[in-house]
Amino acid sequence: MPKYLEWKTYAKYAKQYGEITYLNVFGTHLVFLNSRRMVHELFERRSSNYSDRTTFPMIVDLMGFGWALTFQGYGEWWRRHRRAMHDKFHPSAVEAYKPIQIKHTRDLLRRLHKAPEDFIKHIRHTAGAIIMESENDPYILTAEKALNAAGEAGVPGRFTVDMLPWMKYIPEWVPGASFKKQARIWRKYILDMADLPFEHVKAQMANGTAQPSFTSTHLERLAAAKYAPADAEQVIKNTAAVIFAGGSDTTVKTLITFVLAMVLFPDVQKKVQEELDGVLGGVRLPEFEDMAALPYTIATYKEAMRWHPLVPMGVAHAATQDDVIDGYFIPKGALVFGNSWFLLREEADFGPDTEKFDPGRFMEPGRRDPGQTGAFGYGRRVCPGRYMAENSLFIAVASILQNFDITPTRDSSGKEVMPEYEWTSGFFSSPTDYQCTIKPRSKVAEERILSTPAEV
Ligand code: HEM
Repeated sequence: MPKYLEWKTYAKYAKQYGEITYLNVFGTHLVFLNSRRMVHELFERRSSNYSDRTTFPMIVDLMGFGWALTFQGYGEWWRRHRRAMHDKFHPSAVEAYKPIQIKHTRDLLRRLHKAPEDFIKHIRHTAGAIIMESENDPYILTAEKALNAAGEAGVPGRFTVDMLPWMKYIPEWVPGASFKKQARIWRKYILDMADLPFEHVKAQMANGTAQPSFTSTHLERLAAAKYAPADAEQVIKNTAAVIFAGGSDTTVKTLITFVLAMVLFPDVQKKVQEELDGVLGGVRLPEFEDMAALPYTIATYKEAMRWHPLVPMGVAHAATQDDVIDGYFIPKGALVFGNSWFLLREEADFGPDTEKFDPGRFMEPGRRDPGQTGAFGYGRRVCPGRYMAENSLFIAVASILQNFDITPTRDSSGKEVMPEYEWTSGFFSSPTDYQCTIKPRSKVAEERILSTPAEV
């Protein structure tokens, strides 16, 4: 089983074997769906059978990530978490976040102007601030560590304990059980990620300084309820944490991919800037109301999601019962993956030359939306944060490119140095840290950035 850049191997299998591929790893059945037809049939039409998750001995039992609805089995406990999240993240609910997204994106412009070399840090800060509406960088760092750990541990086959669950009982000191020590270290980040922000909001509520937030509104509602299940507070804490987890690193990594694409594909950058200048007249900063007039800008963030999807192999769904599709038997408990990376490169859906970063492909009729082709996952488990995420991506791309040029760095002789990076392996994939130059496009852009209110 591939442990690095695994989606490349699975794409090769897809080309070799067709719409469905199967691997048996120590008795674990892994099924890869390599066509839109297959994905639709299993994840949408037969969704009641393909919405479960596997047990995750490493991530859940040893590392303690069971609080995240992402890893919960299909059932009432998952449904309660999903409902709590949906309540605040359905398409009309996310309208409420737009002023916050605008406010923190404008702050991002100022940060980029002040210390452009720290662009990754600034993007991370902004995404975290949008989610938390706060400056709580320690929590963002904890979340980052926890998610990196989950990303590493989530690769199918990375840890043998996922294939041989009895191994979780091996004591840490036994030679070959170093995964137990690793899990113990990671467990602390993962539990802190849920506990610390929740305790912080509760403390603020107790001393009357809490801002309205997911946690505070749900806790207030709970306090006022005549009846609530004993574990209702647990659901609020878990859901708040998963929102933080989902929101603090996913958008960040997609934006880091976008910035890289701008360095590598300068013609795209110019086209977005022309569109933005035409609509905004160089006078004001972008607003969400401009979206309808900025199709190429929208196409650019969508292309970032397609060109290198954040979750290249999706998150595996598990089959609840035995099933048969086109004569292929899928056993109960099989882990079923939508082969997103491969599907997002299908020329029938996205036009020619799908290795190239080309938002122009979405300007042609009949092109698929990456968000509905695997970039946000599938069926009943599809990403519940997707509406908010797309808004964050749009406003960041529009605001950054209206005001900055993103170019390669230069060496001492003035020659351009292309960024050095690799794609990270694991459940999440994004470029490793790289360098580029981010400079205001003009004096006017600089004044525009600096003249927006300094306080956010
Ligand atoms: C560009 C940003 C994002 C991308 C590319 C993304 C992608 C994904 C993918 C591929 C899945 C797996 C779906 C499946 O199992 O089929 C997922 C699940 C999930 N995402 Fe996102 N996501 C993003 C942003 C967010 C945000 C902002 C939040 C929270 C505010 C969030 C919260 C979640 C949660 C809670 C799940 C688990 C759903 C479940 O298991 O039922 N995501 N996301």
